[in-house]
Amino acid sequence: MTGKITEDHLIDSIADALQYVSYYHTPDFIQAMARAYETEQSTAARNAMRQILLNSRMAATGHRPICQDTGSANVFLKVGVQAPIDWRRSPQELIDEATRRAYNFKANPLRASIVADPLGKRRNTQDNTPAMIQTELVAGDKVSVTVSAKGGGSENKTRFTVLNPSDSVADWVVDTVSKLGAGWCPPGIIGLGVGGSVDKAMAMAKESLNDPIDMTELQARGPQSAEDELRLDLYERLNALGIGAQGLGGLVTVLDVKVNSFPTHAASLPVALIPNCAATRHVHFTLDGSGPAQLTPPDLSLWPDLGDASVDGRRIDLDALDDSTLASLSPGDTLLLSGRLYTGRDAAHRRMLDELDQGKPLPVDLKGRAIYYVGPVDAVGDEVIGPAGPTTSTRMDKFTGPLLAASGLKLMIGKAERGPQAIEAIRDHGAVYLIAVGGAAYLVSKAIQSARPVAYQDLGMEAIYEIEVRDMPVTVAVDTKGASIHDSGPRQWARTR
Ligand SMILES: O=C(O)C[C@H](O)C(=O)O
Repeated sequence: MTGKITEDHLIDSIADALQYVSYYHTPDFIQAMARAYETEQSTAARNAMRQILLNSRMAATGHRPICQDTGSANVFLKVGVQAPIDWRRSPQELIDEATRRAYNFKANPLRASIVADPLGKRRNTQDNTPAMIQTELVAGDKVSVTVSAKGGGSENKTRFTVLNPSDSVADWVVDTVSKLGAGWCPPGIIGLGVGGSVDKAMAMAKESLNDPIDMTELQARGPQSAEDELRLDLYERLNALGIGAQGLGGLVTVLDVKVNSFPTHAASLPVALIPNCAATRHVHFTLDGSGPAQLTPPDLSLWPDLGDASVDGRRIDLDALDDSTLASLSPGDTLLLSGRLYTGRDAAHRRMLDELDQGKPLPVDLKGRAIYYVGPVDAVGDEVIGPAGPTTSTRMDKFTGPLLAASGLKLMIGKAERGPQAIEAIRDHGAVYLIAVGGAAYLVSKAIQSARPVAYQDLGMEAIYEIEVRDMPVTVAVDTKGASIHDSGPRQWARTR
């Protein structure tokens, strides 16, 4: 005999779930990534996947976030019409309380990434509220909950179209993914919502990302529906694009393709596409009145044994960068950086450029230095800094030319490709663009020896920090001549099926 499903059952369970997903990948994801690592033949992509797997295990044992982007809190609530719920407040209020508690949890604070007033001041709400909620009334007497933490980089690569009914969904998806770039941190999962109304297609795509990765099983049993056929076709065709881990070029770009569909208007074929990144994080539980959910940690034997976290590469002294060293770097080279650099991402770039326009000096001297596009998680205990992986550099492209010209900056570190405008500026200024592995944030943070905020502290995680690194692993992505690994890598690995 179970009792009421109380407000505390929901709040405690969701708060626990948000903490849980911040450091545990799902077992199916770990296994699929391990299989992809075994399959991959591109050395650069394999190295990136090795770091993702090492980072995943470190996060699981250290109970610290897999990725510095601890995401927006996404909650999918299916409330049984006969469920004995005993709630006075709205689901939004209850789930926001859980989110606040999880993101401010002292032993493992998560990064607050949500900004209010998106068209105006974009003020950080400090506790990652509000959560994004999909609520549905369903048959039954239980409350079924899926909690996911969705990173901004993969969410930004969402695409939508309404095709003609006679058009090919598969062709549109292949064409779209071929132009997405690497900001969604492949290898990951492509979620599709097909049919319904335009809003329903998007909701279905989002929800499909919570389904288990089961491509190997589907391949073994064969297709039983049009959705299965689409999944199998797209899995082959998307991997044949050669994008590879982090866009470096390789055999594995997607671990799975998920498809949800719904009846639609005879005139329409809406298709929503949402990627999920290397920090795929979600967990499911059911409330029946017997108490809060009990979440089981994944077994540590799920992770492959990859030895220690060391990475081989050429050592570069950031305190003695000169033009001949920069000119000797080529796309694909693995480097281990040591020395002093500065952090700065979207909001800091915007402010620096606004201040330059107003004739003000830059807040830090970037001459001959490196900037790292990152918004770290706060440190706990004896940590110097929390998980601190790269953010998508493409968003900094429009600032790059003016910043290089005004500051004498020489190195930029981020993730994903640069656009033509930024590559031209990099070449013109004899600078170099490097990438760290998106989704390996806890591992990357271990290379940081000291960190102190030096400017724009009001921007929170977007403030400028001065950091000292030792043997920080990065890959050369754009060299002083403007050659880019994100062009050459996928071109080399693209294949006709
Ligand atoms: O916000 C971040 O730290 C990263 C973001 O999710 C991105 O992938 O660009």
